[in-house]
Amino acid sequence: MNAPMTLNTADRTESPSHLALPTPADLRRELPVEPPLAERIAAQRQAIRDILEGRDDRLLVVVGPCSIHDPAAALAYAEHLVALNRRVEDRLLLVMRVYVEKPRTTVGWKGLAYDPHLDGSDDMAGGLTISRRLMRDIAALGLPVATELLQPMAAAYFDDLIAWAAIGARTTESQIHRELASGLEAAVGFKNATDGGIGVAIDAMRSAAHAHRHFAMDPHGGPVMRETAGNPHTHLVLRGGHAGPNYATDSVAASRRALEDAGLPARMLVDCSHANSAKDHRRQPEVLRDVLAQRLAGETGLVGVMLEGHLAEGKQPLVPGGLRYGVSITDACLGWEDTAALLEEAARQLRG
Ligand SMILES: O=C[C@H](O)[C@H](O)COP(=O)(O)O
Ligand SMILES: C=C(OP(=O)(O)O)C(=O)O
Repeated sequence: MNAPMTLNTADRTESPSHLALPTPADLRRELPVEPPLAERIAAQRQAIRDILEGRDDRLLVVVGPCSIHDPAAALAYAEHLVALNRRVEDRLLLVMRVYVEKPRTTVGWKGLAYDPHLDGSDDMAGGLTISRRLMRDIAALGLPVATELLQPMAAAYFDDLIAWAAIGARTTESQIHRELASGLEAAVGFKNATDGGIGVAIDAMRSAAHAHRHFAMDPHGGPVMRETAGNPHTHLVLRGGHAGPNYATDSVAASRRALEDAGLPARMLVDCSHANSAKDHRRQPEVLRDVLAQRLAGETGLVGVMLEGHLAEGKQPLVPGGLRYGVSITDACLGWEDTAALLEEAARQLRG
């Protein structure tokens, strides 16, 4: 790891409960995105938009760990994905989940950006730096990076690296997140609410498509009024809810109707994990196979899927010093071999 950067905190008030962080500009200076990488990310975003807008009939696949806790394991995962991509890229567009912030139902470890040392020390300056470096390394491998944007202030540290963003089930109803999405170049998936309601996600898509003026932070950490253009590249993410899954044909048809009634394009991505698999990673394949069957039967609104996978299957409790390599410390994930076999099977089916 590089030496921590020196922060210019001369004009900032610090106290034990207020520790200065680097500004987005500091971090972008330390870990710049050079023009060739910026062009590559722009092309990745365009490829995703082409799928969303029907110019490319490949399936968008957002796949990777539920959360990143070990950057070395995440890079190893990314390298596997790059190799797999060569075998499936004719039918699938692989995008890696690089989730460095985790929304918690109550409390728990909040992700690499918050607590990179996994010990409750909450070295957020280190967490932001490690997260940005990892996203840059993964993007440099040629893999589009996906993340959930949870803390709007944190987005400015990463948003130049992101090809696809999620607004999660717990924040889709938040105006602040809709404003954030309205200013992004990347396509954004809004998840249905944890209770299964899709109405909030549809409202979110309508709101994010609009121009907004909102309170924000400039790259130097100063408060600004930010004006956004509106993001027309949003879609619904079906992740199931408290009453059960919502990926089956009838739920998809109902979601399609609701989108069309709202005057929105029928674009849906199915999250094969979370409430669609009752958080049992072994059930993700049956969800994916159902989505593929619907696509092959003509449901063009199903533009993509999300899978939670890590190097090894399952999950483990966060016991500092006692972690198994490549195993999730948040939701249970498919292991690499199962994920690769599943995606090869999906590509084969889509080839017809
Ligand atoms: O995706 C991960 C989790 O489902 C989400 O962060 C909520 O986690 P929790 O219910 O364990 O707090
Ligand atoms: C937290 C996540 O999902 P959801 O918002 O659907 O719970 C996730 O995808 O990591």
